[in-house]
Amino acid sequence: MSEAIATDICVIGAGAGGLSVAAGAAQMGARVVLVEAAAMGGDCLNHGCVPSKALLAAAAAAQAVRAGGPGVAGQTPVVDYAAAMDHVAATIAGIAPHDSQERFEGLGVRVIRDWGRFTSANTLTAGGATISARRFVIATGSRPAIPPVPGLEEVPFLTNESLFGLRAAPDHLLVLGGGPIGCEMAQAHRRLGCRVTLVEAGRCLGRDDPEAAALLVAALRAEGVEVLEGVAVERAGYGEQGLALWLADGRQVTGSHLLVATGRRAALDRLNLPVAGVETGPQGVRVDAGLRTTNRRIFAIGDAAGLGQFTHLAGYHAGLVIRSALLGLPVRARGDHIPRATYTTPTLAQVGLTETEARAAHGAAVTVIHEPFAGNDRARAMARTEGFIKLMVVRGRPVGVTVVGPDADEIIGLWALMLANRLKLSAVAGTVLPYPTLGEISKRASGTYFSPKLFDNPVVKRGVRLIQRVLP
Ligand SMILES: Cc1cc2nc3c(=O)[nH]c(=O)nc-3n(C[C@H](O)[C@H](O)[C@H](O)COP(=O)(O)OP(=O)(O)OC[C@H]3O[C@@H](n4cnc5c(N)ncnc54)[C@H](O)[C@@H]3O)c2cc1C
Ligand SMILES: NC(=O)c1ccc[n+]([C@@H]2O[C@H](COP(=O)([O-])OP(=O)(O)OC[C@H]3O[C@@H](n4cnc5c(N)ncnc54)[C@H](O)[C@@H]3O)[C@@H](O)[C@H]2O)c1
Repeated sequence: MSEAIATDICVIGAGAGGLSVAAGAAQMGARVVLVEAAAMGGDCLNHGCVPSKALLAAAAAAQAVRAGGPGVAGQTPVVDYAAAMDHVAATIAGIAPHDSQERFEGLGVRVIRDWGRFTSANTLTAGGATISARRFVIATGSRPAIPPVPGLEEVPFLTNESLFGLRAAPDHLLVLGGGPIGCEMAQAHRRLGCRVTLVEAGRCLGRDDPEAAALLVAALRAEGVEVLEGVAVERAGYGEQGLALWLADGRQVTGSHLLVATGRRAALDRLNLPVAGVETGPQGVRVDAGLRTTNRRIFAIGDAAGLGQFTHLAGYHAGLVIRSALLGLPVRARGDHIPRATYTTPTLAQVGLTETEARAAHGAAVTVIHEPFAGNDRARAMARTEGFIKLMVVRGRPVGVTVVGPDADEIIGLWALMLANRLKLSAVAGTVLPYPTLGEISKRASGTYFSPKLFDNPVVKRGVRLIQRVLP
């Protein structure tokens, strides 16, 4: 006979979003059941952010040897791909205890290791138990979306779920898709000594500022990645020289391995959502502004909710659900202050609207400030002057910021704070930052916004002359 469990909150999926809900709710006194079929920690820890950033770090070390530095001659690095993958595995292992079943059981969470499946509007089965809960949270994440390219299913392609299990470096990695995964992994593998060809149907990082994305593509090409943009793949299979992609323009590219990184789809198929009255849309579970599904007792968060695919977004959603489900407070999920970064060199980071989006939304009210890293003394000292910051400002408030260049992922943090709190640009202009830092580029861009108002202003000039006459 199946065990019957009654609980306050049942969370399905122990990734970034689900773990945050479970930990928060349990520590605030709720009874929590957490259902996870695969590895604790979800995609970010096991097949996503953590391994990809660890591999990029190893690749950057190899590149530093190759490139030398200011006043230092470069050398050919000796790359041990298996050692780089050992670093990936060790990084995951170092973080894993934080997401482990043991830690969550220690917090008082009942953890069930199985696929969860709804059996009614308020019951779910998993691990032989029937769980009835006052609230459910769907936090089941996403899976690689495999495009319908003829022949693809017949060749042994990699995805983010298998890539980090390689032990030997691919001779020639073909990458299908130039989104964040494709660009990050193309650069990592090139720097680790592989030949890399990236094929993108549209434009690489197509959601990002085109000028910033073009800088990144130019950097990939300069490092030796062959980037083919705007070309569809008609067929995959084996050519005379191994794995092959036949392109719509008649070309054929061949390689030893193929990574498919063409987007991700919400993982909902095992949940039996219709029986729970939960509707889905093209991006994932349909949710309202409070992250409630069409069944008001069931929330959806993170990748499953289709509002964006970022660990920090899943964490933000988790915080909102805790406030709503535990404390009964009204919540409203915002998207305008969620930053994102692609951790290539140069790094590309964005918060709020891009220039194109800002002009479409605000028309002539938008002022765009463009400030290059070449004007930043620290960037000059580091010989890292590639890139820029772009501010989109409406009536004295930033509505979007693009940064491409060194430490863009860190620099965007200040702007995430500004947009989250809807602060005026004068807050940055009035802040003193240490000299010389890359972060000063933010202050300089704010100064550029205000300087015409201050320095090219006849009223200010007349006022200063008048004051100078009367001052003792
Ligand atoms: C290669 C790669 C690199 C990335 N890099 C970054 C980055 O640098 N920064 C960033 O912010 N984001 C990054 N992401 C995205 C990030 O990993 C996701 O946005 C994040 O993991 C989403 O968290 P989640 O909780 O919604 O889902 P997940 O972390 O995917 O967790 C969902 C969990 O639910 C489980 N599950 C699914 N269905 C069921 C079921 N029916 N029953 C039980 N369990 C179930 C799954 O096994 C999984 O463990 C990256 C993604 C990839 C693939
Ligand atoms: N640094 C980060 O924060 C980070 C890193 C990796 C992934 N992620 C998250 O994971 C999501 C998924 O990443 P992704 O890179 O797989 O997806 P993506 O949707 O961002 O990019 C996929 C790319 O593949 C292209 N494409 C689709 N079908 C194609 C085909 N048949 N042939 C050639 N190109 C094709 C698309 O035009 C697109 O540019 C990201 O959108 C992001 O939210 C984040």
